[in-house]
Amino acid sequence: MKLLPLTPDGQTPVRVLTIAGTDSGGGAGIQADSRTMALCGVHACVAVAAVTVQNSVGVSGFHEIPPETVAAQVRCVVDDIGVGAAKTGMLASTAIIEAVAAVCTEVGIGRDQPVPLVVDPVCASMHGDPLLHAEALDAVRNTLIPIATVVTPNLDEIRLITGIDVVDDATARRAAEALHALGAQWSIVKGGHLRTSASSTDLLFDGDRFLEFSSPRIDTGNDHGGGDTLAAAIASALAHGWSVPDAVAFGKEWVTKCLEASYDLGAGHGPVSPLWRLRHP
Ligand SMILES: Nc1ncnc2c1ncn2[C@@H]1O[C@H](COP(=O)(O)OP(=O)(O)O)[C@@H](O)[C@H]1O
Ligand SMILES: Cc1ncc(COP(=O)(O)OP(=O)(O)O)c(N)n1
Repeated sequence: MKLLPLTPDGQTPVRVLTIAGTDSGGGAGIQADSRTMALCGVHACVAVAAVTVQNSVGVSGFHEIPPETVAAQVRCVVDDIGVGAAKTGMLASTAIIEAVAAVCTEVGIGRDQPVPLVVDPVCASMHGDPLLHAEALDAVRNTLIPIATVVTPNLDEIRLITGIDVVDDATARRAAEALHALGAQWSIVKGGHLRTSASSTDLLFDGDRFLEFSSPRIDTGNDHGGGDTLAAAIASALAHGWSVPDAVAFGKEWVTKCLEASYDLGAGHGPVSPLWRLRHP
């Protein structure tokens, strides 16, 4: 696969900011984002929005960071370090979503702004444990998705956000259109949870063109953090100035390699792993 260019030793690499929740089990959230970004060769800056109590079998609770502290992390990183792209993950509440949207607009992050924003509208873990208060879905629809350069929901999140049950290509296209109508510049419908074919296809839509990104379906139960890994890889490529279709093609190939390298951890779902990159020549 075509990898992102590495910055020579001693020079400052491209920076990407993740605004998300932590995962104490290290499989998803900010841990997956930072690991992905580091192995993509970019410097990860982090704004913590929530701390989850999480392992391979589920999420037993979370603690929200005050919205003004989340916004202050974003502002101080952008003011001093500067970022080429940003990504949101678990934001937990309406108040945090509103604070993040406001500070992103203030500092020039988001669609039609200098710094592109990948929005992974995290609602729940793969175990079904909530990572977003139900009342915050309106803020996801009306405040967060409208500032997305790219939005990357999984099928469960699409059902919650749009009411559309994606079961085939026609419903996937309808969902991509609905997400675009909410204000995202590009929408992705991820096919990871559509287990009806031998391939896993993600659909990308910009209001005009549908583009498909397919990979063979990897037979693994260790897919924790897959959505974060895809979105973080896309953000890393966008920070290098790649177009959205090229960044999504990169992210799709990247997450496929990470699924192939996934490993057992704990009694539940192990993580997808970017550690294959360390063995790549
Ligand atoms: N078994 C699989 N084989 C190949 N690709 C997969 C598989 N499961 C998920 N993917 C890919 O991983 C990425 C994350 O998808 P998904 O699992 O739907 O997200 P999430 O982790 O948010 O639930 C997508 O690019 C999807 O196509
Ligand atoms: C803190 C935190 N953020 C996000 C997730 C969900 O991760 P994601 O990669 O979207 O999907 P799954 O691994 O749950 O399929 C999380 N669990 N924790």
